[in-house]
Amino acid sequence: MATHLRSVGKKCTVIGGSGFLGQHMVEQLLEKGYMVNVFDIQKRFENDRVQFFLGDLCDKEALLPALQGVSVAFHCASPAPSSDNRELFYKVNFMGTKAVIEACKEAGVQKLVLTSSASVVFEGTDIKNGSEDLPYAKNPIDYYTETKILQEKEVLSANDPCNNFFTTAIRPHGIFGPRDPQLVPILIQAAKSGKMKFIIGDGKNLVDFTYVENVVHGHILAAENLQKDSPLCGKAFHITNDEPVPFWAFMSRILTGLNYDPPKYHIPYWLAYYLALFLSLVLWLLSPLVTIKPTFTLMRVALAGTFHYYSCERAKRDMGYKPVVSLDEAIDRTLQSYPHLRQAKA
Ligand SMILES: NC(=O)C1=CN([C@@H]2O[C@H](COP(=O)(O)OP(=O)(O)OC[C@H]3O[C@@H](n4cnc5c(N)ncnc54)[C@H](O)[C@@H]3O)[C@@H](O)[C@H]2O)C=CC1
Ligand SMILES: CC(C)CCC[C@@H](C)[C@H]1CC[C@H]2C3=C(CC[C@]12C)[C@@]1(C)CCC(=O)C[C@@H]1CC3
Repeated sequence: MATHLRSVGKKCTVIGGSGFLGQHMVEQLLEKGYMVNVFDIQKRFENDRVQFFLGDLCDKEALLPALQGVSVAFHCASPAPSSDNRELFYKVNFMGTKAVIEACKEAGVQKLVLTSSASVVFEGTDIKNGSEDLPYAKNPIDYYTETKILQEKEVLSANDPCNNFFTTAIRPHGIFGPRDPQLVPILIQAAKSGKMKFIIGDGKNLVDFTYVENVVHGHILAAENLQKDSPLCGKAFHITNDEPVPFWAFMSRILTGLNYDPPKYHIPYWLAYYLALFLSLVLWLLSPLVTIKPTFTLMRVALAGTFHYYSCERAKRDMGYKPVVSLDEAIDRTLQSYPHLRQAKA
């Protein structure tokens, strides 16, 4: 049966629905005939077909009204990785996710789909075609990753078929597309300030960048296939474009597509890593006096200088996933969506 026919009359809530991924989720869910509630601490768009609930997800009582009569909750809220605030990550990603689970159970929501991250297994060393069976990172590089691990464990272990409550986690990697506040804007900001001169490593490291519509497609398939005795229950799934690409070729394509010069000099990965480590120590020492956000964080350097691409065979097998937008098309659409970041030609 066509996906949109199966979903008619279904009501869902997108927690974090005002965010980059959340807004794309809302658009595709509406297109597929879902009734959509959004729960978020901020309202960032207007849509008459959406019911908004403003609140902090750490507050179970605030969540409950947004979950009444809902069969699926998508949890894609998180503080931005760049906020680097340990307490906030712990409070929202871990304690807040516990509140989401409790609220779902109390409101009678049957399915909870978490947006996790493939970075839960990443420790700064190469991962090639990694499967979901890789162990969680023992030494996560940053607090964001540390709390995404705690969050994913919490959601997967809450799967409880006896009480008609089913959970699953989607692990996307490097989401990009129109309205993304991170990847393209941070890259262009770095280029504008003359920081994009160097390729970290030999430039051959393959990485997954995943178009936002493919990530949404994976979430909706997960919700529709999550049911009693399905292989999705209590399990995590990589969702990628299934077209790993050299990190620096991808960055160069975005830069040149917006009329910026691509980086051309090379710096060894180990040197960039230790420079970023040294910088993070200096900034930590200075933190009581001044807050500075570095462009080259340890995590970004690790992501830029290593292989990290993942197999999405499990999602193909268990939920019939296949990317719906190719990487070429995705890059073109993304470049067209940022006219304000395009540099005028000299
Ligand atoms: N952007 C990426 O490359 C990747 C993102 N992810 C995950 O995807 C999810 C969505 O990420 P993005 O859309 O990129 O982030 P985003 O920052 O655009 O959206 C997050 C949303 O969560 C909301 N939020 C934050 N704290 C909240 C709270 N206490 N209560 C209610 N709402 C709150 C924010 O207001 C925002 O609207 C996150 O869980 C993130 O960890 C995973 C892998 C890669
Ligand atoms: C300054 C340059 C070295 C890099 C500029 C681009 C980066 C801002 C992005 C390249 C890979 C991205 C990425 C994420 C954020 C933005 C990048 C670092 C995540 C950390 C977002 C949250 C996740 O769950 C994993 C992502 C991996 C890839």
